[in-house]
Formats: sequence, C-alpha cells, structure tokens
Amino acid sequence: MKIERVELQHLQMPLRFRFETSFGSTTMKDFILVSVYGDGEVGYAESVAMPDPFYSEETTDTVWSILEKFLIPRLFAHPIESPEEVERLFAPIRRNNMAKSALEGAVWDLSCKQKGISLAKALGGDKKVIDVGVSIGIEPTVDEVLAKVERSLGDGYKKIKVKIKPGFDVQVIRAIREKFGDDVPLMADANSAYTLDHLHIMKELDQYGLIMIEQPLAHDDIVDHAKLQAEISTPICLDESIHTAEDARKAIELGSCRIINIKIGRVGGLTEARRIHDLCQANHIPVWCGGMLESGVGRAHNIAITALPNFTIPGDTSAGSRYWEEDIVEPGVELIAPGELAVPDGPGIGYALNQKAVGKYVLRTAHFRP
Ligand SMILES: O=C(O)CCC(=O)c1ccccc1C(=O)O
Ligand SMILES: [Mg+2]
Repeated sequence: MKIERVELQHLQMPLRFRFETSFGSTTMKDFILVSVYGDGEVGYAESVAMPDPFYSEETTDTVWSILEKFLIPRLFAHPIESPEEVERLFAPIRRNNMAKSALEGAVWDLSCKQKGISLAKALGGDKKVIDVGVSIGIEPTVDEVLAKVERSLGDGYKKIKVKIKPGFDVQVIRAIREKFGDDVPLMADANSAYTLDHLHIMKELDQYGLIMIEQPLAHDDIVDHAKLQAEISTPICLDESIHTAEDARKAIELGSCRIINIKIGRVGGLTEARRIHDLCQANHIPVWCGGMLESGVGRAHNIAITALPNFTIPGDTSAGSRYWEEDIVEPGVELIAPGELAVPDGPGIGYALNQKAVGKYVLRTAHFRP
C-alpha cells in the first residue's frame, strides 16, 4: 500500500446538547481527525478519546502524543500490503487503543478508496440499511428524559438507551414504561456506577423488561458482572470491560454478559472489532455498535462495521443532526427512513469531508512524512 503522508488535526465541535453520564458531562466534542494520503486518495478516521480520562485512560492529548511519537513512525517504517497488517505493526505498543484505532481506521479507508470498494464490503458486511437507536444522557429531571424519549420515538429510533446512576435509575425506567408502555425497546447504561452492594437496585431494574443493562459494574471487571448476571434475568452488556477479543472470550466463558457493545476505538481498530464480532457470532452473543458522540467521520466507520451480520441489535449511531449544527461530512449522516441509516456503497467510508467546516473547528494541525 502506498502511504505518502499523514495529517493530524485537533478539532473542537460544539454539541447541540449537554451530554451527561455517570462519569461526567460535556457540551463540546474534542477529537483528533486523522488523514492518511497515498496514490491520490485520502483515508479518514477520528479518535474517540475524550479530553478527560473518565471513560477510559486515554485523552485527546495522549492520542496525539502516541500517534506522533510511536504509531505514525511505525507505519512509515514498515511497508504493508493491506490494512489488516496495521494491527500487528502496533501490537508492541501496549493499549492506547483509541490512538491505534484512529490511524488504523484511516488506513482502512485509504485502502478501500485505492481499490474502489466500500469499507462495509471490505470488512465483509452486506447490509444496505442498518437499524439504529439513540443514547439519552442523564437530565436534570425525569420529565426532560421523557421529552427526549418522546422525540426519539417520533423519529422512529429502534432502541432507546438511557443513562442511569445511583439516585437516577429506577424512577427513570419506571416513568418511561408508565408513559410509553412495555413495547418500547428500552435499555439502561450505567457506565460502571454500581457495585454488587447495589444488587437490590439491579433486581428492581430487572422487573422492567429491559433489552439489557450496559456496564453496571466496574470498568475493569468481568468477575462481579458474572455474579450479577447469575442473579438477574435481564442480559448484561459489557462496554468498558472489553478491549480485545481475548477479553470478550473470557467474559463469555465466565458468563459475565450475554451481549457485547463493540466500539471500534475502544478495541483498537476495525480488525479487532471484526474479530470480536466473529467470536461473538460463533458463541451466539449478539453485538451492537456503541457511540462516542462521533462526528460524521466516526459515524461512517460505525455504519460500515454495523453492516456485519451479527450486529443484530440497533446501535447508538443516530443521525448527525442530533449532535451538530454543521457536521464535517457531506452529505450529512441522516435517517433515510424512521430509525434507519443507509450503508454507503461508494469507495471507503462513502462520505466526503466538508473542508470548510473542518476549517471552522480546527485548533491545531501537524503533517508527517516518512
Ligand atoms: O450518542 C452516542 O454517540 C453514544 C453516547 C454514549 O452512550 C457514550 C458517550 C461517551 C462515552 C461513553 C458512552 C457510552 O456508551 O457509554
Ligand atoms: Mg456505554
């Protein structure tokens, strides 16, 4: 593969809403856009690390640093035939999965554009349309959550995920069930806010027919999750605890979850994301694609991986206009029917960059050549 240069851009985009989870709240999306150039084409991807190390240990600045000091030099130093080889190239560097994923994803996009095939197809996905859901943050009041649920159901979203934390959990779920009924495909995401001491709350939540409870316990745990799963009938879904296919294998063996949320950035790239997908498929564990408030670039990558067959549960990749006044891709990532996104069939991610918008949001840029 011909790789001539790499560009890093640190972007800051204002969100249309304040997004709160059990670990913090944000009104600004801060990320690194990676562009890899070769043979007249450009591949794009974005890093999903946040400015603060609250969801994971990585931050926007650690991603920049690891890319600059280690990953980009390794990519330049070792010729590769295909994007599948990038993972092995980066393997000596421990963790830093979001940094790895940002560069690996841009190489995947570049490779697809050089070959003239879509990223979804290159990964082995053949869906033309994917079902998607929304992720609703913690709000100052239950009524504000209800208003967002109502709007999301109106847009036809196929899964409603609400964030919970101790003190803002059972009453939210109960209110949603009372107002919208038992048929709403509903789930809760705790972002590791609970321990086994909260078993009584988990047993209460267990009464509401949730599709799943996402990451109730510690971010680095799979043992207590197995104990909890044995106590409740609602499937547990792991997010923060799964960084590799090996993590997924162990969690499945232990019975720590019945569903896995795959985030390309959290697992270090598209190659590992697909490996986890395949492992889960072989073990009858359904998967779905999580979101990290991505710009259109990250959203396009999420759509491509969701085209794989074992992504049977609607993910968090909702329309770009929910998040942005002006996105950095053209056309915008928008619903083609209620709760449905199209899988582009153009080369690579299938969306073009809106350079004028990028120019509006960029804080710093750096260029790298072999
Ligand atoms: O709308 C989205 O992109 C999903 C948002 C979301 O749930 C999330 C956003 C940032 C960090 C962690 C999570 C999560 O899934 O836990
Ligand atoms: Mg989550």
